[in-house]
Amino acid sequence: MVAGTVTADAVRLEAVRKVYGSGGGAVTALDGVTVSLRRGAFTAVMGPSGSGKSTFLHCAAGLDRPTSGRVLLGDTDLSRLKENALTELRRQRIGFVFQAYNLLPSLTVRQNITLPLEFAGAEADQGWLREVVHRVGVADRLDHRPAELSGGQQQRVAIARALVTRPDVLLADEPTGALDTRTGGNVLRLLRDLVDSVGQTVLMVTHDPVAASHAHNVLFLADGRLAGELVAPTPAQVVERMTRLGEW
Ligand SMILES: Nc1ncnc2c1ncn2[C@@H]1O[C@H](COP(=O)(O)OP(=O)(O)OP(=O)(O)O)[C@@H](O)[C@H]1O
Repeated sequence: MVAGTVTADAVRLEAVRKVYGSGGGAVTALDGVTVSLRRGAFTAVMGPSGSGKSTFLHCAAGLDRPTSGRVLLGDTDLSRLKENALTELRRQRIGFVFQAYNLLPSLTVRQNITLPLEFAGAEADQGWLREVVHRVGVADRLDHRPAELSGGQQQRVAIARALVTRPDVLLADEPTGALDTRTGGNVLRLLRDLVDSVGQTVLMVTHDPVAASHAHNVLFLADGRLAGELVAPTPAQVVERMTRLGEW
């Protein structure tokens, strides 16, 4: 590659294998996965229970090191980074959203959102902060505590917190798992809107075909291997693929 060019891929996994344990008890969670996530794409990962979805997300996030193969975040090869550098990279370049919102109850919404900047010792970009709180729809709740918000609003705060550092990729693990259908739908439309309007790259693990249908494409995992992909998925198509994979 020419020096100074930026790859079109936000994240790339190359022949990633992840084996937990050793000897007779070894479990191959990922078995040679090669996949690229384009910048500005919204990708969902689905697959039967135990197919390797969480392991995929953890490897992409640098939370778990592959047994072999490599993971690239933009041009950065995560396998070459020592633990401290990896922690720093996660703080600055990756945003996380989980099923449990993980907000700190004693802090206000504003303080929760800017926490990653505190950790990074960085100043808030006030213009971006305003845009983020406006987009996620919590601008009028900034001085509230999380307990004073609904579940959907708390997840919106968690999304704002994940976006505040302008991460290269936002990784979401069942982000609507704790929400009712309507509220979950709002959160998913918000994620899609962030992708379409500000070009945020999003990778989301989900069990829910409707959730997956908000993504540009769905990757299917089975037994630690890539088992297909759907572009512009409908819930019915996702259900059909999952049925073929033996999940339902
Ligand atoms: N820390 C670990 N130690 C040992 N085995 C593990 C570990 N983490 C995951 N595994 C195994 O690796 C395989 C893939 O697990 P993973 O959690 O990635 O699957 P998943 O698709 O996310 O499953 P689910 O949908 O049930 O959450 C499973 O067989 C699991 O038991």
